[in-house]
Amino acid sequence: MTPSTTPKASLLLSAKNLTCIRQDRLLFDALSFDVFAGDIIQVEGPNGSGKTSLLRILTGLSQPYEGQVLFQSTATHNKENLQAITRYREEYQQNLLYFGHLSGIKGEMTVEENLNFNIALHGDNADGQAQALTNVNLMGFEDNLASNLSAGQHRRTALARLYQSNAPIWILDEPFTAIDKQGVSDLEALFLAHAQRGGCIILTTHQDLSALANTQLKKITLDYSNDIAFD
Ligand SMILES: Nc1ncnc2c1ncn2[C@@H]1O[C@H](COP(=O)(O)OP(=O)(O)OP(=O)(O)O)[C@@H](O)[C@H]1O
Repeated sequence: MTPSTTPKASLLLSAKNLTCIRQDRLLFDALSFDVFAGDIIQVEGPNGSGKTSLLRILTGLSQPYEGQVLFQSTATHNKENLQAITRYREEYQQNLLYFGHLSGIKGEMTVEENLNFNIALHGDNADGQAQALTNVNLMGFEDNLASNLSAGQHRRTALARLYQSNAPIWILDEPFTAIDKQGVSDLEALFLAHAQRGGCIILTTHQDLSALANTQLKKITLDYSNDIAFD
């Protein structure tokens, strides 16, 4: 009898010995971890502990004091081809969706124009803006100027990008801010679906991700004492 084997998930991203210093304060030191297809990783820690700094390093928007971030590149035909994100910047950006504190939504444009703009800029998903509008529950608001939306509706307009993207690596800074209970559970369902189709998510949130607890939810904890836990 042949022993059954579980196929090994592919490695999408690898952080190697990341050290981050801000204003003479060591936020984290020699932080290493791997992110596989199907992983959902929650970065947690108190305010100011370095969560956003870590996410920005993972996107390539800022540089670590030491260490590097590698991703699975298809630039050569090797099966395992981890490359520095700084080396194949353009290819990495095509694999990445970053949702930061700034929404990227233009107040002087309508909801529909913003969604179309997203598609033109990043987008790729055949379902297009009509489906994204339904997914974020903004039907009927498509002609509203974004500047006239409530904080939650504004955030939902920004979050439509998640439904419009085919990028495998999602890095999301506080995606649940201003989102109501139904919206939170819709997002959790979206995260699960993304992980199940082989993507990965690295996010910060102070939200208890109870709906994701039985999945491949992992946690990276940063704290002021510079003791860094990864489990
Ligand atoms: N570009 C920068 N220049 C100087 N200091 C910075 C910079 N970015 C962040 N910091 C400092 O680094 C520390 C960590 O900031 P960061 O935003 O990463 O924390 P955080 O854990 O995401 O916080 P929060 O939970 O409040 O969002 C803070 O003390 C902040 O002032």
